[in-house]
Amino acid sequence: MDACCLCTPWNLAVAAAVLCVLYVLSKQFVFRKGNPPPGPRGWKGFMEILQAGRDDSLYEAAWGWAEKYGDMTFYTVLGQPICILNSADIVRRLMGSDEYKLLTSDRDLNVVSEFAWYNGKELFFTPYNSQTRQKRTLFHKMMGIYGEGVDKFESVVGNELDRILEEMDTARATGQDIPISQILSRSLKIILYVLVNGDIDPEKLSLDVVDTMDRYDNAVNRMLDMQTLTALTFFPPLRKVGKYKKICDDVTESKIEAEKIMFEDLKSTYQEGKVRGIADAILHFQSQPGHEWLDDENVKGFLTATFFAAHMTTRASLLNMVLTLTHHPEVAQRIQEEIESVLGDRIPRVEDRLSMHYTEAVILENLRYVSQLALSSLRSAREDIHIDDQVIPKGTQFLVNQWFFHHDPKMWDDPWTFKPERFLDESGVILPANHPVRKKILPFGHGLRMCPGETFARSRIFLFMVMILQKFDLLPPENETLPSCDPRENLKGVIRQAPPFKCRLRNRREAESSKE
Ligand code: HEM
Repeated sequence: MDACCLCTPWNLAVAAAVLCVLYVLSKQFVFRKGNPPPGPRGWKGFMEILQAGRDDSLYEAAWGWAEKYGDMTFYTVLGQPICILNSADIVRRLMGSDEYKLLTSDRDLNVVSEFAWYNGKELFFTPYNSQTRQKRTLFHKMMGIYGEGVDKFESVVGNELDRILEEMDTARATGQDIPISQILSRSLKIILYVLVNGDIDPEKLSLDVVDTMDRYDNAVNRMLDMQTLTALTFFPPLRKVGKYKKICDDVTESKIEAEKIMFEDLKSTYQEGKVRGIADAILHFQSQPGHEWLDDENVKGFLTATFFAAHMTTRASLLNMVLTLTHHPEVAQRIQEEIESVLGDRIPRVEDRLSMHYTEAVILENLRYVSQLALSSLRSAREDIHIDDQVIPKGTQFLVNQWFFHHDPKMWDDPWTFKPERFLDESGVILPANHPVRKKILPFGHGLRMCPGETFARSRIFLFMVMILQKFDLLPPENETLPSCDPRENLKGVIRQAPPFKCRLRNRREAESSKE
């Protein structure tokens, strides 16, 4: 037979497909030198990994692997090594100890950074180099100047909190179930927007702005989902097909709108020497010596990624907290007793956290219980890492399995029960940060890339929660069922969220005076 007869387009396509499959399989089953940590291997392991990639069930599979393999689960996806860290101790050792921390503090550029954040110009998917260190310093400076503790910012936030309390009271007076998750989520975005923009009257903030940021954050959250991330990274042609194309288009389109609000409008009205909010503060640094690298894309990436990191995570904490307190009025009542004894009718301040131990314990327990960043961090190994008698190869992606170690029944009594008392000593005082129980949770990560927004997030959650409970009792809705507050029921995504819910509010002062 003529050899050319074999070269039909059909035969060539089949040959290409076979080569692709062989390539993929060789990548999957390639023999790794050294002794990597244990994990799913061989054909059975491959099927488990495939299954875990479907339906966003990686965190469930990771739970089973943690029970089977211990502190670390190592596997590969199409040649990409992944190491899941299943205990707080191993995270502390690999990300916090002098021996390893520099080897585990990079993040690789990925498709999300490419689409949403200007190819690594944000502060997330970047190597731990001098620019990243400068960005973290800038972040702390800006939060120090415009974040907690600054009267002007606090008074704008105070106005916004007053505004939503009024909005909630008006909604309460109608006698209807109120869409509390929607109200709080909007308000949180307004506060973050004020932080970026400066002195803006929240009343004047149009719904469009909030919706635009919501669309952008949701689109990025969908793209960050592990299964989507893997598909878009390893099979770039998928970016042009079906649901993956939609995900990519949503990010691209919503980014254009978001950057107008977060950057262009501000840059066009920026005046040197007049700083309205953190956007202006960072624009100011553009002209400072040593910041020549801080081009407009760096500023945009920095602002949009920070807004995303701040908004989706804090929203998850806040909404799950309100949902949990609606299910557990006995916990809400103890917070209210603390409010009565420490604050009375006075407006809460950030520093009141120091004397409200039970309330602080509720915030910590909520962070443990919800663990919205079930599998977080996405650091990569800078070099081969030798740990005990095992080798984690260079380029391995690390996932921190807080979902497991925050709920591991070997570490916690009744892990799926909400018990703030875990974080209190016998006299009701909050356990110190270096107490062994506190060291079992790492909701904000650990080491050189740990979350720089922890103080800001915890203080916002505190203020929201205290102001709401000072004024209202939270009651279940009457016309629909309150969703479960069990975090296993939360919506999936890289940052897991409570489903939308409604509740009823009872004005505490009115309820008291009607009793008298
Ligand atoms: C309850 C709320 C929050 C939680 C649970 C949370 C959690 C986390 C976690 C787990 C990481 C990865 C840390 C690591 O790899 O070790 C992270 C990174 C980050 N977070 Fe947060 N975060 C929250 C709120 C915030 C807020 C309010 C901001 C900003 C105001 C923020 C900004 C960031 C940034 C910029 C990073 C990347 C830091 C870097 O890579 O150097 N986060 N966060």
